[in-house]
Parts: sequence; C-alpha cells; structure tokens
Amino acid sequence: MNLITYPDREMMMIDVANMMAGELRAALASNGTASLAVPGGTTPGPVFDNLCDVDLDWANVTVMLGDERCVPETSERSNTRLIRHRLLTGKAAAARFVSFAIDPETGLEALQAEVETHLPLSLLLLGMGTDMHTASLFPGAPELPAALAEDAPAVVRMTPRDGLEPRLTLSGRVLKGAMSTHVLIAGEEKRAALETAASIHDAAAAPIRTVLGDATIHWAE
Ligand SMILES: O=C1O[C@H](COP(=O)(O)O)[C@@H](O)[C@H](O)[C@H]1O
Repeated sequence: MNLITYPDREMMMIDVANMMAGELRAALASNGTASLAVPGGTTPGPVFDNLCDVDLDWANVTVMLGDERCVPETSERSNTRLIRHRLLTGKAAAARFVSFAIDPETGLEALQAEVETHLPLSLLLLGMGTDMHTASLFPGAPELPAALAEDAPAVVRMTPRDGLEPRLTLSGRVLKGAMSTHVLIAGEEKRAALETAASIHDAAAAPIRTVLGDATIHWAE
C-alpha cells in the first residue's frame, strides 16, 4: 500500500492540493483537457479551498463527483453543494461541471453517456468511510456486485443498507481506470479501517480495495 502519513491535517490538505494541481497541469499539457472526479463528505473541503485558486487552465478541466447522495442541492448533505461552494469558485469557477444532481428515474442514462466521454479520468480523489466504503460503493448494498463488475455502467445507483439516503456513484470500473488516484483520510478510526481493508482481500466486504493497489493514500491524525 502506498501510504503517506502527515504530521497534521493542514499540511496534508495543502500537499494533496499541490499534488493534484501538478497532475492536472501535466494532463492538460499532454492532452489539452483533463477530467477530475472528487469526493464529497466532511473531509475534502480544505483541499478544495487550496485547489480552487491555483493558476491552471481550468476552462479545459471537467470536474465531476465520485458520488452523490440523492438529496436536494440545498441540503447540507449534498455533495454537489460542497463542490459548488468550495471547489467551483475562484479560478476553478471556469471549470466545466458534470452534475450528478439528476432524477435517477429519468436522467441516469444521459449521465452515464456523458461521464463515459470523460474517461479515463485524468485524476481521481476519493474519501473513505469507517465501513470501508469509497465513493458510494457500500459493503452490503444490493447493487454492489453489479457496480463492481467489469462491464458496469459508468454511473450506478446504490442503496446503503444502514438507512442512509440512496446514492449515485461512479462504478468500480471507472475508479480502477483512472490515470491517477489519491485517497484522503483522517483520524485513527479510518486508519484502522484502512488496515482492515488491506488485510481482508475482498472488495465486496471492503470496497476501498477496488483502488488500494494503485492509489496513493494520504493520512493524518
Ligand atoms: O458518504 C460519503 O462518505 C465518504 C466519506 O465521507 P467523510 O465525511 O467520512 O469524509 C465520501 O468520500 C463520499 O463522497 C460521501 O458521499
């Protein structure tokens, strides 16, 4: 496992943002465009605060979420809301945004087709829950086996079993195909979950395993 540990969270957030900026610049230099998928939740806000004012060709960057909770965009739990307020602001406001805030009944096929046009992702930032989920690939969810299949659509629905709201998430295939992957985690409980995931060899029980072989994991207490 490629794990970087930091003396504190602030340093981690700055370093990860700098690393991401460098990788986006490299992707833009070689392809002219770049695609970036980012997590929601409580952890990555400070990375976005550091990244959004970095000087790069944001107009040629496409940003999307790794997953979205099916809640109104006005909800505190909306990942779209987080991205709009903390990442797609300042210089990064020029980036193109592929929104997951759709009605899954009517808009999923169009979203899947749209995401497909931005693959492979140039850069993927993920978070992880203490239950070892990443994006919204939740252990025990009925849709998980199909979401981890090699021929899964780019975006799939997911119903977490613990009563959390339904989700839309990038599938395992999309996460695995990213050109560069970073996982951002903080706190002792998540560090313990990471060690468990590394030891159990089963992506269905520990979906973070989908990327563990290829990703750089960033951790601070
Ligand atoms: O529900 C989610 O959880 C994970 C982890 O979130 P955190 O609050 O523990 O940082 C997050 O990566 C994902 O995007 C989010 O929808």
